[in-house]
Amino acid sequence: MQVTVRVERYADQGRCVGHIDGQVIFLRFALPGELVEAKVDMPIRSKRRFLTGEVTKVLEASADRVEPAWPLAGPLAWGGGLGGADLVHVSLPGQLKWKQATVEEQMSRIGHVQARVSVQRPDGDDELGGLNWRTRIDLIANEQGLPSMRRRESHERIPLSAMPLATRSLNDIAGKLGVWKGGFEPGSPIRIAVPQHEDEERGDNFALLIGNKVKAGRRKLTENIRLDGHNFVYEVDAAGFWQIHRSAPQLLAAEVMDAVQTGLNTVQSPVIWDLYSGAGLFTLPLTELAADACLLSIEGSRIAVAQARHNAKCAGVDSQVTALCGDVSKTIADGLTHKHAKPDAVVLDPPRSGAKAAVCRQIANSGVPLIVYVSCNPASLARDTATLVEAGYRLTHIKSYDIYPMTHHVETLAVFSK
Ligand SMILES: C[S@@+](CC[C@H](N)C(=O)[O-])C[C@H]1O[C@@H](n2cnc3c(N)ncnc32)[C@H](O)[C@@H]1O
Repeated sequence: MQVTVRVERYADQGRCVGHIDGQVIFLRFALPGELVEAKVDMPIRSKRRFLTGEVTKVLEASADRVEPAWPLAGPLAWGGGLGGADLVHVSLPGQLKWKQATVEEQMSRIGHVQARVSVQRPDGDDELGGLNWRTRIDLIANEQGLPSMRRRESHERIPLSAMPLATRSLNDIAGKLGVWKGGFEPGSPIRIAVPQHEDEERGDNFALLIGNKVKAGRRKLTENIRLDGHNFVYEVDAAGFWQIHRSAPQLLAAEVMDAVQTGLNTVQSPVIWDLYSGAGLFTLPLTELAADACLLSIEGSRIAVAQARHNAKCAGVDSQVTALCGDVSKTIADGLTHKHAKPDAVVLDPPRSGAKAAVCRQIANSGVPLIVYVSCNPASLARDTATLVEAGYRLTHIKSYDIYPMTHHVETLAVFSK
């Protein structure tokens, strides 16, 4: 069904909202204020309270609308339909506006806090037009064995000859390895991971994984960040978690350090929890806060914890770090040693689902005066904010980072104190 809609405002998941005949419709590839024609999706359930659909024609365009820089990721009606860039129709300033509005709205509606949120874009992204930022990509081999992405609402897998969101180094390496020429087993998952290295010989510091097997490069990758003239080096599993944007590890680590340093002020011998700590991105720099700073990290992935321990040892700070492997809530509930039980600061960087009420209450019950929450999902951050505020904390600082350009995703750092 084809409809004409006046678009009203930003909604979630990269969509905007409008009404047809009094019924709500969530639209992909729309912008507030526009008049658009849209194709309504076939309802999956007959009694849905709302409709969804996708723009097919723009009758009155927003000033924030641009031609998609990656047409394959644009609307289906214009030959697009690939995922991964649902804001490809929005100008770069318009993307910042979108993200600011959605973070502020979620914090107000779900978190019950009114906050003005600025969104920072990493250096270089404006010049690159919001492309070339991913250091990791995941594709799938199509029927012809070519690296591809699935087209929305179909089983069609569209072959790629480059990945516009991936860094130039990643695209170069993929080209040199002949990835775009294919030859893969149909249906195989293809992951390419290429650490951001500006001034070093790369050698084999990259990975091409087919399924879970290394086809080229190596499984243990070396990542590094520089903070205040100090170089922090990390061994990271090619299939494991690492911040995807080429600048995100350094940017987020610097912001976390700044927030903890400012919040701790003159605390001597600080005890710090780093929850959902991965391979120790924040753990290593946090040890620099004081020669006797005591770090407790908790992470669920066994491989990431082994790497966090290895990374702490190579940095010569293993005596300051206790890296526990396990579910955060269960590990805290099982009891912590006396020296870790009363933290001066808690840093947490949970997955998209957030920390949830139980973990927020465990953090609050520790009596910690300072919480630095890094989140990739404003909705779960807002929900956890409500729990922390109920437990007596105040939101003292919030800032977002556009480390997922061309998508509705946004990273946010929120500081709470009591
Ligand atoms: C967003 S990542 C952050 C990792 C790290 N802070 C970084 O920036 O590299 C979230 C991490 O939480 C871990 N994780 C997810 N659920 C968990 C849980 N319930 N308990 C412990 N760790 C968990 C994941 O394995 C992942 O490494």
